[in-house]
Amino acid sequence: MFHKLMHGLTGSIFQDDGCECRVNLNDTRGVSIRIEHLNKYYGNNHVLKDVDLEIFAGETFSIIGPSGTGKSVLLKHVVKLETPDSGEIYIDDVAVFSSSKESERDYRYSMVFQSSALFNSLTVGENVGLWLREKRVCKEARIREIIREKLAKVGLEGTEQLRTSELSGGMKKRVAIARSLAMNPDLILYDEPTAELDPVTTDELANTILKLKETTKNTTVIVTHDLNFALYISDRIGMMHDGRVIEVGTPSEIKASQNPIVKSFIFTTTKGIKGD
Ligand SMILES: Nc1ncnc2c1ncn2[C@@H]1O[C@H](COP(=O)(O)OP(=O)(O)OP(=O)(O)O)[C@@H](O)[C@H]1O
Repeated sequence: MFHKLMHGLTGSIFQDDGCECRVNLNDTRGVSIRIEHLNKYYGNNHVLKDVDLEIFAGETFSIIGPSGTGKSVLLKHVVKLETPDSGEIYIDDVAVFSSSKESERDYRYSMVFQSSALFNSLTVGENVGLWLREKRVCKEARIREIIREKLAKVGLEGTEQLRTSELSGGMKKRVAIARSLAMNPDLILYDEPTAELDPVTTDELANTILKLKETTKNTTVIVTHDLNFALYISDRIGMMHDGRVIEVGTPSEIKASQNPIVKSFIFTTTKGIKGD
């Protein structure tokens, strides 16, 4: 299940024309996501309550909110790791749950886990190239090139031979991002990317993600309770509270929100930095 989630790719987009790669990894696009009336129960716990949300193609969208409000559960629905009790998610207008043909998901998606989920027994380079090698997506020489390119993109040039156990938390996160980038995803999702990172490393990570967006057209969805991080990197932000999306807007709109729950969240998480 982990591998399926880490690099979602349907067989239909493989090509076999003798090129260096069986998939055109250069050809990325942002996908749109439309969530309609999504409900999810765990027993009696009504976790997602009629969630409606639209994420535009190519934008960086953060889902913020206090602990336990359903942010991660919502993200898991987008990558089909959870199934809703009712409602639907459309990606590029194709229904994720009611469409029967897996082949209709002809986009690449990839998720960066909170824990980074790297394999400690492998080197940095092996972790980044794992999916490309496992699926035999490219020839070996091209895979090594991609590993170098992706590590450079996250500021980790020349670290291929390091063991992941030798890395700091921030470096592990970057390797996890490089691994996700290996397939040039159309949709990349981050679950609590700043968890366990100190403020300086968080800042570096934010700049890395921002820089990546300069060169990729993908849609980026981030779940975080780190409001400052969200304000810094997002095109738009959705605030969740008690299983509902209660406010959506640009960082400036969120900061200026008159919704008392949003105001209170901003006040608490930024220790009083509010307004503009
Ligand atoms: N697999 C599961 N089985 C039962 N309950 C679950 C499961 N996954 C999540 N929950 C419950 O759903 C609720 C929302 O959890 P979720 O992880 O989405 O919160 P969150 O907003 O991401 O919070 P945090 O920032 O702490 O991760 C919680 O009450 C949690 O206990």
